[in-house]
Amino acid sequence: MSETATPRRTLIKGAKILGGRPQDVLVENGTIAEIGSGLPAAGATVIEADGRILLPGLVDLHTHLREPGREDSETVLTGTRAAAAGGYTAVHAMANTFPVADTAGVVEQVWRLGRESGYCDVQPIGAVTVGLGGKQLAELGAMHDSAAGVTVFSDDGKCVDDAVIMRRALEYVKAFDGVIAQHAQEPRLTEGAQMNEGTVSAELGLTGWPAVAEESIIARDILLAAHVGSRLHICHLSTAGSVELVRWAKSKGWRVTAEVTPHHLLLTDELVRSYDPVYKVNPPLRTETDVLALREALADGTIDIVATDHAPHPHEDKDCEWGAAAMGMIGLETALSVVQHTMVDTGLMDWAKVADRMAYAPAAIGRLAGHGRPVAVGEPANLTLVDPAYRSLVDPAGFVSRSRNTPYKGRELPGRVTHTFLRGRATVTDGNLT
Ligand SMILES: NC(=O)N[C@@H](CC(=O)O)C(=O)O
Repeated sequence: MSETATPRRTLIKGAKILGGRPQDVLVENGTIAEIGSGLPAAGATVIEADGRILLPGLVDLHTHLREPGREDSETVLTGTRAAAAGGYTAVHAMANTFPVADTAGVVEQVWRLGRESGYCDVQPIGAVTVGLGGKQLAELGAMHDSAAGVTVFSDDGKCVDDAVIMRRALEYVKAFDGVIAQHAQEPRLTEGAQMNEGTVSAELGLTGWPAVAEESIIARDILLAAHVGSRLHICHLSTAGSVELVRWAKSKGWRVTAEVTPHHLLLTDELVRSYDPVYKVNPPLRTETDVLALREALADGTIDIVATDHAPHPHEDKDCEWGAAAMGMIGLETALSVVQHTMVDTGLMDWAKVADRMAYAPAAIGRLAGHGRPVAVGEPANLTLVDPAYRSLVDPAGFVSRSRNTPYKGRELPGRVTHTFLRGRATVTDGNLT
């Protein structure tokens, strides 16, 4: 991205900022220079928005980029391209790589690869414990002080199940306003678990994953965070009971935030009847009651953000029998469409709330500078232009992620990201990566 002597100008004409009335937005040298009507197009690349929705560039707090170690499923480059295609300008990269991102060296490597990709900013997440082993705290301070400036720590994929380790981690990051993002899964209650514990698991004879395995850890960690006065973020909430616990923590004024994935806003465990491992995910797909509670909680702010938990896997790890398949589904390229479908088209949220749950709030939780900023003069031009009227059947062949494990194949979803701008530079134009 070289700066040139002549100013780089883009004029986005007639865009509905956060769904408001159509306006022109002039972007100059990476910054929003002017907002108004009838702005002059001289010397600018003009984009006719035709009433499409202009949002702040989306920010994901939970992406698995797989590099280093599992470049067969995703790399920082392919993952950031998928992110840009989905309207994201920044992603937080989870630590469950090989080697694990538990040292300053590894997080700096991921951070550097992100800078080189040019499609999307990458903010590494550091592991809480060495090797995600749950026994010994990783070098949290060194990762924070490194060039990567890590503020979010998570053993995601594994739960920090030892209460003393969790307490120490919360205490440690408090010194630099960090946050522990917990993957809430009580290990003993989920040994061999294959899907949500309930009617469907009983009928199918698959080992169940009870809601209480998630909720018991959340309850414990809320109390620990309150005791320590530190910041706790709860990854991928999946049950109605988890929502109640977070609501209670917030009513107490405790520093607890939570995320929900697009797939937990739409899909239920009924899909497991197909035995298609594309629906195998951690935490598992739950029931209709849970889905409706999660939607309501996202709308009323009990759940702060949507996070993709984009979990790419190569086909040999997914196209096999249910029991042997890896858990996880990709999500970066479909997240906004699923949110439009489940939250906007249902009348539960407007586009301003989408901007909050998918850009402002995730950037705030991650303390990420330059992202999740209002669409306003003087702000960095990290922007996403969406056509909400577009309808299409999801076709994984068109995806830019290296993996294809989407649960939405063949499903009709609304909306399409037509343009993404990273500091004023188009990473996506007319729906195609640039
Ligand atoms: N969400 C998933 O189903 N999978 C995640 C890790 C995890 O949370 O198990 C992955 O890294 O594949």
